[in-house]
Amino acid sequence: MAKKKTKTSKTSSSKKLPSFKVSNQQKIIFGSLLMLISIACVIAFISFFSTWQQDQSLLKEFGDRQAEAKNWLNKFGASISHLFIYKGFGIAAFIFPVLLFQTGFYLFLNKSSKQLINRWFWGIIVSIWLAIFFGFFADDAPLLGGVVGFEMNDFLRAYIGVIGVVLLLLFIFITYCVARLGITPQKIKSLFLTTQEEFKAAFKSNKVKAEAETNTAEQQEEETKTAAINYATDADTTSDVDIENSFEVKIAEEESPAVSTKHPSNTEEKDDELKIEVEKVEEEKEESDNLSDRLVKDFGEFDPKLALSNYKFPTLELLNDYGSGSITINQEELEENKNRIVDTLKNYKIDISQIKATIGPTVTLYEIVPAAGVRISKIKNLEDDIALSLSALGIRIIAPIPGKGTIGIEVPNKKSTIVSMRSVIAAKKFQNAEMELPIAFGKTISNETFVVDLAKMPHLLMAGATGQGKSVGLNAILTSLLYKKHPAEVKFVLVDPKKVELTLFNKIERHFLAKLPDSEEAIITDNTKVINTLNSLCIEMDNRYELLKNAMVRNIKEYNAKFKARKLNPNDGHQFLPYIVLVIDEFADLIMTAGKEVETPIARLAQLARAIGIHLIIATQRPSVNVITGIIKANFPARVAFRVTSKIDSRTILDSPGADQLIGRGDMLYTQGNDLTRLQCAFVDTPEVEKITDYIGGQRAYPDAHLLPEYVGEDSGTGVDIDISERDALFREAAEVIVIAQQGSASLLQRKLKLGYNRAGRIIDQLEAAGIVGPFEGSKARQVLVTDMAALDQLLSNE
Ligand SMILES: Nc1ncnc2c1ncn2[C@@H]1O[C@H](COP(=O)(O)OP(=O)(O)OP(=O)(O)O)[C@@H](O)[C@H]1O
Repeated sequence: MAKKKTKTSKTSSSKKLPSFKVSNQQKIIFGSLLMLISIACVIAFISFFSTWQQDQSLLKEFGDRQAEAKNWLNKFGASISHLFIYKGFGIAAFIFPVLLFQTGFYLFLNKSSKQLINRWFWGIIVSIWLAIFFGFFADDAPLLGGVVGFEMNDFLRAYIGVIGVVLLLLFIFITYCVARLGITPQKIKSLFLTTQEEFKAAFKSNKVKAEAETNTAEQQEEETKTAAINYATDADTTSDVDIENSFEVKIAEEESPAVSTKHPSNTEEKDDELKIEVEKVEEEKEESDNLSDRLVKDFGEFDPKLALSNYKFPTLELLNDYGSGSITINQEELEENKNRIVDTLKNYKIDISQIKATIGPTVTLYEIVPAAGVRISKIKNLEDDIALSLSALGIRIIAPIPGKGTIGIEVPNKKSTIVSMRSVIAAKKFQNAEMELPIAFGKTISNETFVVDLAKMPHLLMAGATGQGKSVGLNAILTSLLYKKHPAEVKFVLVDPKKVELTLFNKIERHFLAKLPDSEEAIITDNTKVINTLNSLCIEMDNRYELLKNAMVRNIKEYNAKFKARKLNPNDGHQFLPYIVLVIDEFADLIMTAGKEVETPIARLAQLARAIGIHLIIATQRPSVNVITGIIKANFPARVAFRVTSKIDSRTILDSPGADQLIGRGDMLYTQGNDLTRLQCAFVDTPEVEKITDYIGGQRAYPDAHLLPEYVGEDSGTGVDIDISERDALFREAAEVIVIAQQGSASLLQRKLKLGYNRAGRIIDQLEAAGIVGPFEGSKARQVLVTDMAALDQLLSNE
């Protein structure tokens, strides 16, 4: 029904509106008329209160022209006031001229009628409410509630009693406050005050009430009203435009301060604005919310370990405890050595003012303070003599000890103590190490656990003669990382040409190892495959640099932190990057067989890979200059030397002598570019490594080893039909070498043409395809099918 009504009213208004819209002036005129009628009503109503008794008798003589009423608007005023106030709603009748005025005003300004309907609805509700309310006082003041008020009040009282009527009025009042004024509990206090004011205003006068009402509605109306009153008073047609203009100006003025008015709860329109404003604030908040922050709030930080969240780190019980770990001090030996040092120096007229001993696991350091005037170089030159008098191997003289002002003489203990891996792993220093890739190497001469960060080294070069502890050292490094790092955080690329040293790590392939996509074995034992792996690592390096560039970070640590904070979108190729540690056990062998082809990618990786988390550990037996070339040395500031056989080797690896005087079995020197630190490497035996790898290997793993990018290498094809255009640039030269030497071997080409293993092998395949050499015959060199140079020329020109 209601819908229908509104529909019909809408259609009728839409039918009428065009006629109004024919001329905007008509609307203004009609609007003005309504406003003037409302003003007339207010005037009549006001005067009614003082004249109603005198005019009452005249009401029936409306048609009598002679009869004169006291009302300011005469008989019309008296009649209309009597109808609205006395017979109608009493004092609440003032609301009707106010509503009429507003209607006229809306027409005048051609404003939307939506709010007007709302105003009329609530206006009528308020009138009824007031009429019923004042109905209580009908006996004393019948004009307050009017006949309608009295009758409604009386009717309700007959059914629900006085209390019921009061409660009903209270309910309507609350409904009005909540639905119309949008009052929240917080606003109740101020709302009561405002309502009181409204009532006061209503009692005061018709005009004041109207103003109060418009005040609560909107400032604009208030201004308009004043202007309209002026307009009506002046009755000047020319001022029409001025008023219009002044309205417009005022509207513009009103709109901006409306946002900042401090009485938003007073009016419906301000209420609406307030609500909208609140919504806007929320929207803004949402917009300012960072997507990554929201993701982190919803899902938490990205956890790279989630895929293997139940992974258990290896326990200390898997490692053996070699002895108590504490060093037994042999007082006799100490005294003896001290006396010998003092005597030897005395023989060379060197006086000592003080001597102090620090006992380490394998060596004891005697620190001497020479008497004034003794030249340090004199003591240094006596190294061999002191060694002779102590009849001990591996004496090292440090003159002076950096930062101490003393001279150190390191003398090996007669009975050395094994530094167990267990003791260094259990050490607080290692357990609490806040490092990216912590490595517990062993113990220093003062029996302190020595922990370094591989990520800071950033690459490590290891050298030592055979049987001096390199493999144990590598195992100690890998064990340290296994004890500290989750499979998601670090991956190993293991190269083991000796084929036996690192095989145990095969068991943790799907946890910790990385390999090429097409390779079966994760541990590389074939030198030819190393080149592909190194080149693949170079591609990985380039890819990672690209990712870092896109993420606008400088290193892997910042990148992973950003990724964990969900600031990088995986859809853009971003992913959590594990550290990659490349371990090459016998580098000399690799250089011998592959030459430049491995040196170049190794040098590239060593130069650039530090920032993107690829770290190299290279071990070699032969630290000769053709193995550890200048370019490699320059990029490996961190070096470890086990015992080497000559001073030259020591200089090659450490740039200083000392490694030749070590005593072997894990006795080592470590440098990271400046000082040398003598360490006893932690000992971890093969069965221990086996236990650890079994422990890790027995746990749930990733489906496959970490896959490195594919490298489409220039693999030597074994097919016989190789295209002539694909032949190597050195093909002809190689053919000549082979024919002259009458020996079809790749190593001959490597030597004569200074080629890498791969390229030489490839040329041999091409020579086979060309019919110059015969097929592969195992360990024997291939048969050369062309007897001399003339035959070779003929063969090649016929192609
Ligand atoms: N830190 C150590 N503490 C005690 N003994 C050690 C230590 N390191 C090595 N050794 C002893 O030295 C032996 C040889 O060590 P390792 O196999 O590591 O030598 P290597 O340098 O790798 O030799 P190669 O180059 O021939 O493989 C070990 O079997 C062990 O007995």
